[in-house]
Amino acid sequence: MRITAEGLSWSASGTPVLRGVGLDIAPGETVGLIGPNGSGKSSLLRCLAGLRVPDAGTVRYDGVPVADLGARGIARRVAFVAQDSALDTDLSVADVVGLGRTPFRDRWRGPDAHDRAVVAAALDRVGLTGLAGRPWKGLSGGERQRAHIARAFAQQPYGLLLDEPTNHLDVKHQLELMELLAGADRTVLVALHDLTLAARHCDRLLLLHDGLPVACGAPSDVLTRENLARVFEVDAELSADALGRPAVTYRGPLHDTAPRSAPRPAHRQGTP
Ligand SMILES: Nc1ncnc2c1ncn2[C@@H]1O[C@H](COP(=O)(O)OP(=O)(O)OP(=O)(O)O)[C@@H](O)[C@H]1O
Repeated sequence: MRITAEGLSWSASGTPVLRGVGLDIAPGETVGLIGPNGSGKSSLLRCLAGLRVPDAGTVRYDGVPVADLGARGIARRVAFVAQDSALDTDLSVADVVGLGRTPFRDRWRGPDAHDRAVVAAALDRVGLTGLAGRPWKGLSGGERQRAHIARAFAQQPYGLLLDEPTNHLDVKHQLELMELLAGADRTVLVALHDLTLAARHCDRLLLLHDGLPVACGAPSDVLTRENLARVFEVDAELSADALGRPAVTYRGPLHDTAPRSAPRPAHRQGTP
């Protein structure tokens, strides 16, 4: 499924957060969404997932405006995994993952054999089969995160929108998750703070700065020393890993020497 956005703008309490974002994610592509804190990554993902109504612009799934799909129609196409999604429930892990089947069920019908098989497969994908019957409340942060990802897979979506899904995960589970996403044959946009992880597993990177995409392309084209200095305000060195993908080594933060009261440069509108 192709996910596109044109001229996407969204403001919070009158302050512009997204400023005319355009993007085009091809079917099956895995795109890493990167940018500093507050650059608008979560806001963009929520607009793309239909959870926020943009002030201007359009999001389309395979050319169909999201605004025409309704919540159920969106949930049948795209799954969203929030950053630090808080859920307090007495349900079991399998029941929480089973919530991903809701868009496919009549209101009064319980899960059938097919739903249970999909949930079991989703739990297996994230290595949580052994915890299926455990109470949700007893899970660690990383186990909850993996269960939320299983819930997204149980939706059997064509597209996955994930907001820092590697939070709380140990290194092995971070690598497993990124391999799962990259190999999932779904359209994926995933916000990540670990730039080396993003470069290693994503087909392209979209770099957001102050609500605008300032670079989009192959990881080696986006992760340049100049972009890291200008957007992330860090001094970094780029090297190539064994497969030629960029790996970032940080020398330290760049210190802001501009006067705090200096006006900020005007932003351009549009797609990079
Ligand atoms: N509902 C809201 N009300 C007010 N301000 C908001 C709201 N949502 C987002 N913002 C502001 O919009 C800006 C972008 O926030 P957003 O969460 O999209 O950034 P982000 O790139 O995901 O950041 P992080 O890397 O810290 O998660 C921030 O300055 C944030 O404070």
